Amino acid sequence: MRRLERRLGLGRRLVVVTPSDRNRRVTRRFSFSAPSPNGAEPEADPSPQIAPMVSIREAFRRFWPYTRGLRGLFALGVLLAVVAALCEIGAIRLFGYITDEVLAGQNLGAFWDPAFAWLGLVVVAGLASFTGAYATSLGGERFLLRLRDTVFSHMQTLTPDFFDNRRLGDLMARLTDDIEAIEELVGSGVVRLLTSIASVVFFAGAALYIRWDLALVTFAMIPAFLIASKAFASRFRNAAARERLSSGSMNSVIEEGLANQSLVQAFNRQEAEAERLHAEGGTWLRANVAQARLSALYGPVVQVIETICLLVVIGFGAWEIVAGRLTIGGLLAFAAYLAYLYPAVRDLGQIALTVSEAAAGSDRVIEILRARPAVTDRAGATSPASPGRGRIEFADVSFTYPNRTGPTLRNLSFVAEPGELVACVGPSGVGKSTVTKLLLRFYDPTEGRVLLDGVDIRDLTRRSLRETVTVLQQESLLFSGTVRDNIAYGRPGSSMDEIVRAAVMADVHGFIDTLPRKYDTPVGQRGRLISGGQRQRIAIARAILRDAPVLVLDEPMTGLDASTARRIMEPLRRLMAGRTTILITHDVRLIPETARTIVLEAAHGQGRARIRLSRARDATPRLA
Ligand SMILES: Nc1ncnc2c1ncn2[C@@H]1O[C@H](COP(=O)(O)OP(=O)(O)OP(=O)(O)O)[C@@H](O)[C@H]1O
Repeated sequence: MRRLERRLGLGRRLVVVTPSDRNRRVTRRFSFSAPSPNGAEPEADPSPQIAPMVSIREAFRRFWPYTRGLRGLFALGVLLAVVAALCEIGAIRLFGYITDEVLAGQNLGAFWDPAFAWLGLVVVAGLASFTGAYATSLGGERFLLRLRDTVFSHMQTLTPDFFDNRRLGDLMARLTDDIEAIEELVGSGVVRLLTSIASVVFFAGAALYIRWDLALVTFAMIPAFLIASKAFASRFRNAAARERLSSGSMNSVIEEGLANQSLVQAFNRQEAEAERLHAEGGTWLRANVAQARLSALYGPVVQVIETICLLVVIGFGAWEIVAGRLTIGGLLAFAAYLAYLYPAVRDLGQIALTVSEAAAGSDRVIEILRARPAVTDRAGATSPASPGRGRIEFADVSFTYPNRTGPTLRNLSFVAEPGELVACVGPSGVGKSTVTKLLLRFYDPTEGRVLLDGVDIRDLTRRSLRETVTVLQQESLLFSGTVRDNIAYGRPGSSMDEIVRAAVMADVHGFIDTLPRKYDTPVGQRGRLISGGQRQRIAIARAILRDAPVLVLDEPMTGLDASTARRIMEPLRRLMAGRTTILITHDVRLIPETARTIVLEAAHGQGRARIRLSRARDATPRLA
């Protein structure tokens, strides 16, 4: 809304510069999602919905505790804003004095003292204003940092189903713009509210002091401001909620389009992507224009009320001057107080609109904070002191995804003994990767149990469970740091020797040696600056360094040509040695002879996508 205010010239006269005056910063990060081939919304994407509304009081109660430790800064902001307002009052008083005594009285000798005093007051007001704005900004920024950290940390605890059902761009909008909007509610918003109230009280008091009867006439108009802002506030909240939603959708399209540029260009979908953005941009435009219309209307309505007040004051004041009951200096000083009083009153009304916008943002952040992970640690869940031997057992496991009607896995039973290699094969979509998700406890089985070293994994903490299992995914995911950072991700705090040893075992050290900055060479976003095979070998080095007793290889050769795949086999064998390994693949040629194979079968019986899983059975081992 500030953006709109600036565009529409609806400036406000606050003594304190709030952090909301800065440009909103939106961080764009990479995506793991791909645009749908037909340019429409990807099928898996749920249609975005406006977050459930919470009352402003509840939003405030929820976020106010985050200001702990920062309230001193906000209080200082208010205090100094009040000091600045008092200096303004003193300066206006001196202005009235100079008008009557120096200008009307034609007495130059009376000029210097009030002139220096005026200058002094302006300097003090400037210092107070600067320090107050700085304190408020500092408090606001720290609040933002704290809240963003909290929301992001909470998101890290949520299970993949939360992210599967949301769009990355929208989540990023919540972590950036929406959190800033909340800051305007409980941080700088409170400072602004208190400052405006103090300004109203002081300037109204000063006006009363000069002419109480004239002041009362002007105060009679104040409720008109408040009624106008109340009438606008609820409409503004709805418009703001729509704007937040469409801003999230637009972010998603930009983020997906840019993150998948090579796919977009390879499929000649540039125009389709541009149209998709245009369509989302159009929705955003309409939501923004609705907000702008309300803001634009609010300005003139308030202007009319203000003008009526001023005309009443000038008319009444002129009459009083003619009658000799008021001096020109007195009238000018009175009008000057009004020039400060009305913007402060207007600002109180404007705060109602800002709060409405902030409330729309807080709805969306509260929705995230209320989300609970699909699986949590049981009370009394244990963390074994040392990693076990890695015996995995699926005991009569059935599983249905929360948003699906039919089961994906049915009565799956198999055992992987410590150090054993078990290959899990089956057609696409049969549920092979789902086995991994259950093993990592991203989901709990609908029926049956998954056991690690004889213990139901629900009795282990998720942290200890996941420390026991390393997953090497279809597409090796790297972060945008250096080669060293990406390998050390497997075990933070590893020494350089350990990193190099892992790289040697993963057969990637030779390649790293050819890089311009060796282990300190950046790999680019998602490792795009290096090849698929190199990425995969770095991921293997990462897994070697992690040294967990259980290893899951989920289609480790996908997307690699035959020679690259062959090159990876040896490091993979080294990685698998001595670890319980579940090798998920649909390519039976990759399965080593020593492996025991379980075959997942899909049965398309009655109904759509009814998948039946056969009991694990040994299949003929094939050569790698
Ligand atoms: N998060 C999810 N929510 C709902 N259904 C899902 C989810 N993830 C996977 N599925 C469905 O569960 C089924 C099994 O998926 P899974 O990814 O385990 O198959 P897969 O055998 O590994 O397939 P592929 O070999 O193609 O990778 C599929 O029908 C898939 O559409």
